[in-house]
Amino acid sequence: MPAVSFQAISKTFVTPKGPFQALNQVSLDIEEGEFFGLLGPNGAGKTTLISILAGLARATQGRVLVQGSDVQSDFAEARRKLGVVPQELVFDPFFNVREALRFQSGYFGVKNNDAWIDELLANLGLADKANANMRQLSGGMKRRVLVAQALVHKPPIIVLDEPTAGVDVELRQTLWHFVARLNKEGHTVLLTTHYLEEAEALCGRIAMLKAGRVVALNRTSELLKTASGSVLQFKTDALLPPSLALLARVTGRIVQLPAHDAAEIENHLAALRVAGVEVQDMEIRRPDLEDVFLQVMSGTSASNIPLSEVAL
Ligand SMILES: Nc1ncnc2c1ncn2[C@@H]1O[C@H](COP(=O)(O)OP(=O)(O)OP(=O)(O)O)[C@@H](O)[C@H]1O
Repeated sequence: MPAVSFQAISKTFVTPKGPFQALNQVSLDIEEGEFFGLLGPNGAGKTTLISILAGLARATQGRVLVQGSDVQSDFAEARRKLGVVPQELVFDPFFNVREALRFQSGYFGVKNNDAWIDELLANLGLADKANANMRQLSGGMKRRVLVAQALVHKPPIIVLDEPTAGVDVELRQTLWHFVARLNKEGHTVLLTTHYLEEAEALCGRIAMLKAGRVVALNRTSELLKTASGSVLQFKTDALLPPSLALLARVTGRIVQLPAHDAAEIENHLAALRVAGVEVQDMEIRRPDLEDVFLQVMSGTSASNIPLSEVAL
């Protein structure tokens, strides 16, 4: 039985401008013990899908099963199996950290949970904040508490909706270390993130959503194989000639140019030379998940066809 089964999920919002379809026939199964990534650009429908999974929104069509429990008709049972770390910081300002965790634990009917609460605090770098009031915590510390709250009832399935958006490197490392350990111990993890290098490093399998549809679904290693060609990467302070600027991914001084083959790399280099662009730290590398993502989103990836569920 899959840990999570999304079965033909569609969601239409009623807006002042008329109906808007945020999800269109999304079907995918996440198996027990997987570390699964849900990727997509802003507005693709990731949070909507997770809200439906968590019982916070209703699907217009289709159903979601959590270890066989329907999130609508068997809400309490399905919810107990999930630990959801929401994107937004929501918390009760009157509790201290330990009280907030005890309260959440009680909500799920788990009593005498202090040993696990202490372990959570220690693993999330919150041990010295146990008695701090929630109001006194920085944004990053509050996010750590949200993670601890989601895990306090030891759910078999952990759902992380952009948990590292805007958080510092230390928390990211602490969080990934801990979540990876929980995954090794058997917890299923569903992660949405815009940090594709995190998804590439952590997720065994990935689904990509675009405008409410699943447009790629495969093992991460298979997705990486679908990216064609190589990437010419270098640093420069100069402006690129227009022919290259159209193709390039530019992050600060770093320029990345996709190339199908060696001849195209030669063409890129010639265009740079003719334009008098001085480059540093040049390398030719294999495409990474970000390249695959961009190819999938632009409809030029081989991973789009055929779209098939890959067995574990
Ligand atoms: N309550 C709502 N009413 C109307 N439209 C909504 C509502 N909630 C979400 N949407 C729309 O549904 C689409 C999907 O939104 P969603 O938040 O699921 O995207 P996302 O993939 O999580 O994006 P992001 O990466 O920005 O978090 C968006 O176009 C959004 O504007």
